[in-house]
Amino acid sequence: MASLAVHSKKHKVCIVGSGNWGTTIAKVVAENTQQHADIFESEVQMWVFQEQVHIPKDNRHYKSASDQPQNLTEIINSVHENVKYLPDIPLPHNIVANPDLVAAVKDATILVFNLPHQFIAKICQQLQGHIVPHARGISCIKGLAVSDEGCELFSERIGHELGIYCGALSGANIATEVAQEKFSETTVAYAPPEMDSRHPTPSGTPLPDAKGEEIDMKILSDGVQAGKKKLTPLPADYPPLHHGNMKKLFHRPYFHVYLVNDVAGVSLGGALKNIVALAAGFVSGLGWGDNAKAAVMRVGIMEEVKFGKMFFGSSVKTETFTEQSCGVADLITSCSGGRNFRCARMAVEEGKAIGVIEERELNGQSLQGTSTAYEVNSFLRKEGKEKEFPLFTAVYEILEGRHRPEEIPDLLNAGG
Ligand SMILES: NC(=O)C1=CN([C@@H]2O[C@H](COP(=O)(O)OP(=O)(O)OC[C@H]3O[C@@H](n4cnc5c(N)ncnc54)[C@H](O)[C@@H]3O)[C@@H](O)[C@H]2O)C=CC1
Ligand SMILES: O=C(CO)COP(=O)(O)O
Repeated sequence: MASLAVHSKKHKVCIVGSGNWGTTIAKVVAENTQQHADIFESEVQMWVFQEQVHIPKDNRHYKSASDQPQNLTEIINSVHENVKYLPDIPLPHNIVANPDLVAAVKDATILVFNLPHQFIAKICQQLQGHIVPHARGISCIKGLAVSDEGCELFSERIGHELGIYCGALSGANIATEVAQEKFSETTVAYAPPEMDSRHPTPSGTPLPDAKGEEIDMKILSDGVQAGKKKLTPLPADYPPLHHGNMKKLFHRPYFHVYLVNDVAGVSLGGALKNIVALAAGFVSGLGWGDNAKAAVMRVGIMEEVKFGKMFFGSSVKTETFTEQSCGVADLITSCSGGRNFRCARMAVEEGKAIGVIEERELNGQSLQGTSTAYEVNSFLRKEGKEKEFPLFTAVYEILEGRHRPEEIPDLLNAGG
């Protein structure tokens, strides 16, 4: 039985980030906020890290473009295209690019975090005290938050810093393909607090009423979001945020969404495959062919699952890696056409540092695998577990210049 409740308020969505994937997700979400006008406000704010951009001479909107650079936000809002990070993709007109982070998140009840992982700590600092207390988050970030205190998922880090519940979206999603509306799948992990699902779920299972009080996040999400801060219930005048409504925010005919509760598994698949994609690029750059690539992918997925079970406990499910888009499917697409793979391959082919290739090839986009390889290594070293993850360790050693890509078979064999 579907809910008949009428809600006086709608969810307002802000996308925090506007790179290649950030802009693509803004497009997906903005299409859905128009389609589901009973749940979401149509306008989608997209926070943009402001920069001055030259409009490409051949841009269809600017046949007589001046040579003067312009603010990226003004370009996006006037031509409805992110000419720097997602060129040639028309954006829905209900996306509003905003260079002011605090203004962009004002009154937003759903915050979608989508930016390179190295910037998130600063963003969270800037957001503290400026978001509505009952906001909910989704992290599309593929990376891990490693600090002296250990290794956290970005959904956890965001949740702790901002005192909100945050889930994760990750999948086999090369951004440009999604933006071009070529079919793909993704996984959304959202273990909503019971108080957010006050009404019968789409399957008809009634859930408990909101208690109208603050509840410790620790109780609410299977240990994934254990934290000191309290979670503020979603007021009853908003539509509930259960799996059904979360799906309506992201699912498109060309972008199929599967919802699960394993936030850690979904986040780890996205973060750790970037290290594996570097290894795949290294062996590909040597001209070693598909068998070599398949071998590092096989070891890579095993290390992903092992890392999850070892450091994130029993809430991490093996099937998240083997059955969902965020696991093996993302590994396959990333090791075929991802930026980490392509840059690592070119680095080996040309005998150059991967950072040089990144700078030359990506026009301001950012590789996540190199920093993740360093961060994961520093965590593993501290835990005394480097040897138990021979592929992750080999990638780090190669980036450091202590080993050569040719040594990958021996390095994997040394792991037993
Ligand atoms: N591009 C892709 O195909 C996919 C990317 N992802 C993940 O999504 C996340 C975001 O990636 P993309 O949107 O592709 O980013 P990107 O690689 O396009 O990075 C560029 C973005 O970083 C911003 N930036 C630069 N300096 C900054 C600063 N100091 N502070 C804040 N922002 C700054 C730029 O303004 C731009 O928006 C990453 O974790 C990535 O792994 C996930 C799926 C697909
Ligand atoms: O995550 C991705 C595809 O799912 C994109 O990977 P790259 O960052 O290596 O391009």
